[in-house]
Amino acid sequence: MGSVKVYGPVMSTAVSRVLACLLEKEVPFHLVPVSLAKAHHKSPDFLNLQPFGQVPAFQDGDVTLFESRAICRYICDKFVGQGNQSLMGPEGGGAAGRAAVDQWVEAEAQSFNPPSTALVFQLVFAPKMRLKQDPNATRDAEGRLRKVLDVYERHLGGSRFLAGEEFSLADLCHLPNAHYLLAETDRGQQLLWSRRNVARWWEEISGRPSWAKVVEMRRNAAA
Ligand SMILES: N[C@@H](CCC(=O)N[C@@H](CS)C(=O)NCC(=O)O)C(=O)O
Repeated sequence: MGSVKVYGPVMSTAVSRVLACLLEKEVPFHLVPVSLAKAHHKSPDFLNLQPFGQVPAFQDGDVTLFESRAICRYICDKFVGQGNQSLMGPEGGGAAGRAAVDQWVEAEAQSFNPPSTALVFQLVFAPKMRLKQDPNATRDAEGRLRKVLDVYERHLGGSRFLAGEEFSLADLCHLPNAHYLLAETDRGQQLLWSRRNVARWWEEISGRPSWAKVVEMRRNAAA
């Protein structure tokens, strides 16, 4: 059986979410380069894999998938017996354990991701792409993210991780955007470090070897 394939650049937040999950699950993978600069993600061949023309796309034998969080859930289900076995909830946690993880994966996708993506775009990618930054969009995204992080701060005051006492897919899904905010922006640092419980949570989840490996892959790709 060949290793699974992930299509897209490691610098993409959605691609690195999938890579972190594969590393947690100890699933060997092959990263297939897709140049966004050359619009390879809009080519007919790529659209057969990802009909919206975005990265990542994913293949495991006959199975082709898109949407990073759905891909992560598939990886957890397919490779259930290996690597980290509590990504989809603690052992014996049943439907409630899985729902707690799903609830915070959804919170990431619906509440954390939109403002943090907008902020990362304005503060990190716009300057790299020599695009004009939009102060109104930055202010709006920051305001929305602040409100979301206030909810996280309260929740994490009574819970080690988002879905309970174990690191799960819910925490993992936050790593890519939070990493960009912290590693590359002063504003992101202020937003995260000023909240004691969020800061404690971030220190713990970003220290995982799986994420360190993704960061190393990004460094090598940028070199
Ligand atoms: N919801 C999608 C989002 C994918 C996405 O936004 N990918 C970005 C890179 S992080 C992309 O392909 N951007 C190029 C484009 O939209 O043309 C997922 O999680 O997989």
